[in-house]
Amino acid sequence: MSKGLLIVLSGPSGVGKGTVCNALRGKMDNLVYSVSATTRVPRIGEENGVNYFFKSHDEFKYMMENEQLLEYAEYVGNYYGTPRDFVEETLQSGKDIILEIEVQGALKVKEKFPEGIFIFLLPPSLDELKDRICGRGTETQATIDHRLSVAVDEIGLVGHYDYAVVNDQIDEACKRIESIVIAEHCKVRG
Ligand SMILES: Nc1ncnc2c1ncn2[C@@H]1O[C@H](COP(=O)(O)OP(=O)(O)OP(=O)(O)O)[C@@H](O)[C@H]1O
Ligand SMILES: Nc1nc2c(ncn2[C@@H]2O[C@H](COP(=O)(O)O)[C@@H](O)[C@H]2O)c(=O)[nH]1
Repeated sequence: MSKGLLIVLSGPSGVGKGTVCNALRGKMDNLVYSVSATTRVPRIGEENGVNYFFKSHDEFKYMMENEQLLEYAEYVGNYYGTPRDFVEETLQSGKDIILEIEVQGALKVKEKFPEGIFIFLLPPSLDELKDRICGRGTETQATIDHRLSVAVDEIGLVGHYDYAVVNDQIDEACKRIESIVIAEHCKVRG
């Protein structure tokens, strides 16, 4: 059996990564979602083990020091990381896995898995990005300002990715990502 594809979806906060991932889950049978660990406090409605594995700083440090994370990054005051074993087991099982992670982490994954598929989700405009992150209603004004201030630098790293997809309409963005994955499965690899 051939290994699955490792797909990384990045983009600035509020661009719609989570929304697009949720929509893809209903459309792509062979796609598994990687649940990250984080020190961030849960938002209302978020469930441990579903949205994230919510960890204390000590628990997260233990995972870091014991090489349980494929990558990790500090982003706007919290730590986020990808549990390694789940990714490797999923790929071995022949299923594709999608990591919804920010850019520092994505670049670390690229060093370890250059064969991965790196997709950057772009907003139609910076004003629309601001409207989306504010409209979600989950962050304080200070956190929104901090996340928007790093968004411009994050977007500047789009050249490190294999594909850029504009999230103008959720269905259209999903179709483009599905098409990328289908094409990557058809690719003749050396
Ligand atoms: N194509 C779209 N058009 C309009 N609104 C959208 C679109 N995609 C996502 N949204 C909305 O934008 C907001 C942010 O989306 P989402 O939480 O998925 O972003 P994110 O990139 O996962 O953010 P973060 O990195 O902060 O977790 C949500 O309220 C969502 O409903
Ligand atoms: N490097 C990593 N980044 C991650 C991971 N899981 C999520 N993220 C990214 O963090 C920001 C903030 O997320 P939020 O849930 O607090 O809005 C966002 O860009 C996520 O994609 C991870 O395991 N590693």
